[in-house]
This record gives sequence, structure tokens and C-alpha cells, in this order.
Amino acid sequence: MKKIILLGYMGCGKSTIANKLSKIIEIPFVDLDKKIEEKVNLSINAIFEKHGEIYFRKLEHEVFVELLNSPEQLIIGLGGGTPCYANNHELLKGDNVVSVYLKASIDTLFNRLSYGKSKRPLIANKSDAEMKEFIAKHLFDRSFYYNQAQYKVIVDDKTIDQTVVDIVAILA
Ligand SMILES: Nc1ncnc2c1ncn2[C@@H]1O[C@H](COP(=O)(O)OP(=O)(O)OP(=O)(O)O)[C@@H](O)[C@H]1O
Ligand SMILES: O=C(O)C1=C[C@@H](O)[C@@H](O)[C@H](O)C1
Ligand SMILES: [Mg+2]
Repeated sequence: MKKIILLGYMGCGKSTIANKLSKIIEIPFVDLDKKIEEKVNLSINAIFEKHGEIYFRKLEHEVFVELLNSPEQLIIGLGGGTPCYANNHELLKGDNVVSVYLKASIDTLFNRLSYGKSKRPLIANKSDAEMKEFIAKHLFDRSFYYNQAQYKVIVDDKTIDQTVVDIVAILA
């Protein structure tokens, strides 16, 4: 059974969209960030603080591969950086997955990330101007990896339901 993978920059809506999609198509949703937190019993913030980003990226790769190898059909919501490390982008192209990039503009990401940024260690301490500049550069650097997904859905100006409908159409 194919795994459905949702990917994209922090705040593009992976968790929100995957939760809704999961209810509609009745396939369980696993959030990779949550799975990592459960595995080591630490928040993502604490993992970055205590062990650093390199440790986090190794763990992220391990947990991603474990999920891909699990026997159940799953929707997997990746972390914002997952495709960009440890050759994880190669795993987006396999026959055993359907991968969907939720593509959001810099403005959409900035608006969505302005709420609750303290939980996202990469932007937690940035001012609004710094954050916008950071998102623009970071998104540019990451786009190559995100574009390795098999499908792309533009999420700007769409409601959660509209984006879910677009993904259901891809899966049909
Ligand atoms: N149309 C929309 N589609 C998806 N999310 C939306 C939409 N409008 C607003 N949001 C909000 O955007 C915010 C970011 O969404 P979410 O946390 O699902 O992103 P994410 O991609 O999982 O981020 P992260 O990579 O940090 O886990 C949430 O507060 C969500 O409610
Ligand atoms: O974009 C990123 O690199 C990250 C996104 C989050 O989902 C978490 O996986 C973590 O905060 C790193
Ligand atoms: Mg999320």
C-alpha cells in the first residue's frame, strides 16, 4: 500500500491538511515531528537545544524510513526540512509513495507563521522583518528538494477544504 506524503515549508499547512484528509479518506495520519518527539520523549525545541540540529536530522531520517517501511497505509506529514537532508528527497520519488508538495508563497508563510512561532526553533527569535527575509532565502534554498515531490498543490488563498479536495483528486 502506498504511503501518502505531504511536504512543504513550515506553516504551509501539512499538519492541518493531513488531519482533515485523514478523516475524509479514512487513512491514519502520522506527523513526523510528533513521532520524533514521542520516540525520544522530548519536544522538537528541546531536541534542537540539547542535541543540536545534526542529531535531529539523523533522527528525522530514521523515523521517516521506519514509517515508510511500516505495513499500514498511512498519510505522513513531514517536517518542513525533511526533504532537504539525508537524501530524504530521493524517498519522495519511490513507487511505494504518493508525495505532494503543498506550495505556499512567502507572504502566506509569513502570515501563518506569525502565530505560534515560539514552537518553531528556526524562527523563534526573529523579528518580523528578519523572519520575512529568512523565509524568502530559506524557501529559495529548499525549493529544489520540495520540487522532487510527485505532485504539487498551490495552497495560497485556498481554504483547508479546497486544498483537501485538490489532494483527493490527485489520489483518485
Ligand atoms: N487554508 C489553510 N490551510 C492550511 N492551514 C491554514 C490555512 N489557513 C490557515 N492555516 C493555519 O496555518 C498554520 C500552519 O499550519 P500547520 O501547523 O498545519 O503547518 P505545518 O506545515 O504543519 O507546519 P510545521 O512544518 O511547522 O509543522 C496553522 O495555524 C493553520 O491553522
Ligand atoms: O523547517 C525545518 O527545518 C523544521 C520544521 C519543523 O517541522 C521541524 O521539523 C523542525 O522545527 C525543523
Ligand atoms: Mg506540522
